[in-house]
Amino acid sequence: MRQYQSPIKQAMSLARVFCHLHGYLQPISNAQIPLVSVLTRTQNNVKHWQHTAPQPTSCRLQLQEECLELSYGGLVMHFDYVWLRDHCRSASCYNSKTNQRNLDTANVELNIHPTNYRVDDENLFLTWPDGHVTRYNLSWLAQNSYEGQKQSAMQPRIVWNSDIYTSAKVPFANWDKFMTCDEELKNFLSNFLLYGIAFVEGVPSTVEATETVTRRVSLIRETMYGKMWNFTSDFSRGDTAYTKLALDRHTDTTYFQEPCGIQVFHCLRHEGTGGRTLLVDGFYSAGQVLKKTPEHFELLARVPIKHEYIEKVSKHQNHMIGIGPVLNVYPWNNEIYMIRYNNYDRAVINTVPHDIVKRWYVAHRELTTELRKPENELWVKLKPGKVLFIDNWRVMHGRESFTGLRQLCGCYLTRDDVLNTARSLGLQA
Ligand SMILES: C[N+](C)(C)CCCC[C@H](N)C(=O)O
Ligand SMILES: O=C(O)CCC(=O)C(=O)O
Ligand SMILES: [Fe+2]
Repeated sequence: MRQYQSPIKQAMSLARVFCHLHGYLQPISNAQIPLVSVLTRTQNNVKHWQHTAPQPTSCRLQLQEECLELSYGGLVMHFDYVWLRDHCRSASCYNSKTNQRNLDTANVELNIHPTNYRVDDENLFLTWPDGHVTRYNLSWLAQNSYEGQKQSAMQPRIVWNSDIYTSAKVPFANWDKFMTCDEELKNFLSNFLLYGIAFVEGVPSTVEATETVTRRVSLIRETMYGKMWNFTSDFSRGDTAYTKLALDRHTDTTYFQEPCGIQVFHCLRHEGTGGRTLLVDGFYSAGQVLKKTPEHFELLARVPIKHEYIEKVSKHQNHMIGIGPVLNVYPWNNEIYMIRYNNYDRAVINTVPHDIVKRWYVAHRELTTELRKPENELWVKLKPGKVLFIDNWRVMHGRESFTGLRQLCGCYLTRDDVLNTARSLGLQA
């Protein structure tokens, strides 16, 4: 199992961008911050203090003119004073029952500085010009520092090619247990978050049971395809999904401003040949691009691309436009969180100058080459009873052409609610 290795280091030296596709540094955890006992004044300016930390403990606290500097565990963290005032957790500033801010941030003087300070084993106390005192737990500060976040992944993942996924032997959830046992749901979601795909087996082969199994995970996201959809190759809609043709790897609903987070597939019936489902981990391929050609990764992460869905069949008149880069990356840690890749639905590129267009095509070609490597392809035959959940922000799907009657049902899920369920079960999501 390949997990959180760091080819990233090399990439970092080559590029301004890097991400945590493979690299994963431990965040500052709940580590006990060693005692910060004495702060001594170091300069004439009363707003400067220097902690004389006993060696070898690496904790040092310094109130500088511009910000508070906290050094701990080899990491130097900086906290702005307005930020510190804004994040006061005292009862008058913060409602800890609802986790909502009471303080009106607009009333905070933007040049505010503390007038006094005090520390004990675990806390820093700052006194503000109006006499208000804020207590900060030092571990809380460390956990919430920009510098700490910068080094940690929002979503720990195992990126995969076919071999990695197959040898991980990820278990399938079982319908009966899944519906009644939270531990089964938790394991399922944990696998889903790690790999971007997960299966439930033994589900009755009906639309109703498919709906029941998805409702256990989250709310269904209704779209112009309906809530639950159930389709054959009858070309009832203006889209090639409703044919017998092969479909290359892609993510769905790229033409939404927020593409659907999760796609659920359940093949209720197939009397014929072909029709296997193709799955490819887009983050694995994007990681390869980052490693090989960081400037291509950066282009794909910066150039905005339009996708469009225009449907004009009698009952269905739809026109959707979604705009965003192919790779969506968190700016503070360059971790990729969404890939928007659908060459069928990509619209006219008209918001990018020609020289950048040229470079973008080169970058897009490299990503496509990675995505199309046979070793990155996982082929599965969907069968009645086996429900597949796909992270549509990460894992591409496609299908082989087929013959005969093939009936596929499923739905999209609202991503926020899937992650909400995962968090409520204690998972990091
Ligand atoms: C899943 N369902 C059959 C309902 C819709 C298919 C949508 C297909 C579209 N080209 C896209 O990629 O978004
Ligand atoms: O027919 C299939 O297996 C999948 C078609 C597809 O890409 C879709 O419905 O989103
Ligand atoms: Fe699709």
